[in-house]
Amino acid sequence: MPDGLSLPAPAKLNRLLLITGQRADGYHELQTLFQFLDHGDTLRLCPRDDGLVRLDSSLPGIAHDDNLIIKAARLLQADTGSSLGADIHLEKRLPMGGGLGGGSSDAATALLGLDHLWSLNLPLARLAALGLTLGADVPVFVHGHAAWAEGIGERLTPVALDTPWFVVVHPGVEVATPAVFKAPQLTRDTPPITMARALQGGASSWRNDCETTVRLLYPVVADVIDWLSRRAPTLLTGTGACVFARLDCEEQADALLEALASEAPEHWQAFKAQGRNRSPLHVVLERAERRR
Ligand SMILES: C[C@](O)(CO)[C@H](O)COP(=O)(O)OP(=O)(O)OC[C@H]1O[C@@H](n2ccc(N)nc2=O)[C@H](O)[C@@H]1O
Ligand SMILES: Nc1ncnc2c1ncn2[C@@H]1O[C@H](COP(=O)(O)OP(=O)(O)OP(=O)(O)O)[C@@H](O)[C@H]1O
Repeated sequence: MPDGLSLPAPAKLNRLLLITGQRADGYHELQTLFQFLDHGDTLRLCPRDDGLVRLDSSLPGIAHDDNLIIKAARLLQADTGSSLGADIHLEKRLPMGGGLGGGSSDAATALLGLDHLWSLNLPLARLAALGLTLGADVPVFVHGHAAWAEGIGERLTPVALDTPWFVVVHPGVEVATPAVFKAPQLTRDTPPITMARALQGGASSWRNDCETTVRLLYPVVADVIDWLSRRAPTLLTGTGACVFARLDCEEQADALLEALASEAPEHWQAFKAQGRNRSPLHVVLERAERRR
């Protein structure tokens, strides 16, 4: 058996999110710009030769077998017929229901990490297709490039975005993604834009179509948006609950964190991180491949 592996499961931000339609199966058609952060969860994966897959860390309200990490591992076993298993440890840093894609990122890290440890060498496109059955956000984490995404988030074109510092604030509530997408007031008819226009920046590129609905359903998220907007360009990520502010340098991010610590309500949690166009997961995995 090869040794175990510690791998990052980074957060993502939606640096733009337009809802352009709804499919017959209820899923919404989006246009979004995904970028990774150098901040996230960590998974420790140790292969087993008896086929058992076990996660020794539990998450509040999620049964062991419902954890996306376990689902990803079993999906990979079923798809490849692999008789190997794994002991998995999760260090959870990303808030659940935070719009940072933590669950999707954990699932992608499990898929890529086990593909490596079980020597399966599946193409990324295959792993992304498996991941898509677990969540709309899994494919971007599998491919590992910042991306312009269409469809339900699975049609990806790699892009290079600027990599500023961000301060991400979580208002202490969990947003239920399905509740936002089910809300009658959600607008679903934004005219699609071209990728070139999205990348040009400007007002039309600093927008999240979920914001009006999330403000109504979760007023505490609105408080965070309003507080941060007075200090820096600010946007909701995904369906929330996290909100991010864009800063020009790390010192400005530190100053904003200090202002948050002294002036903001105590239940708001904040961290700083830098944007990444290459997923930290892929950087670490490439190093592990080279050592083989
Ligand atoms: C809004 C985003 O965060 C943008 O990155 C994602 O598209 C959400 O992705 P996710 O959390 O992986 O979502 P999933 O677990 O696939 O879906 C949760 C629920 O949200 C709704 N949903 C999700 C994605 C989408 N494009 N349209 C939807 O209508 C569906 O009701 C679905 O049952
Ligand atoms: N390992 C996991 N980590 C987090 N959530 C998990 C995990 N496994 C299952 N879940 C479930 O998946 C849901 C979505 O988790 P996730 O952290 O991806 O939400 P999110 O940050 O709101 O994502 P998005 O940006 O896709 O809306 C959670 O609310 C939880 O019920």
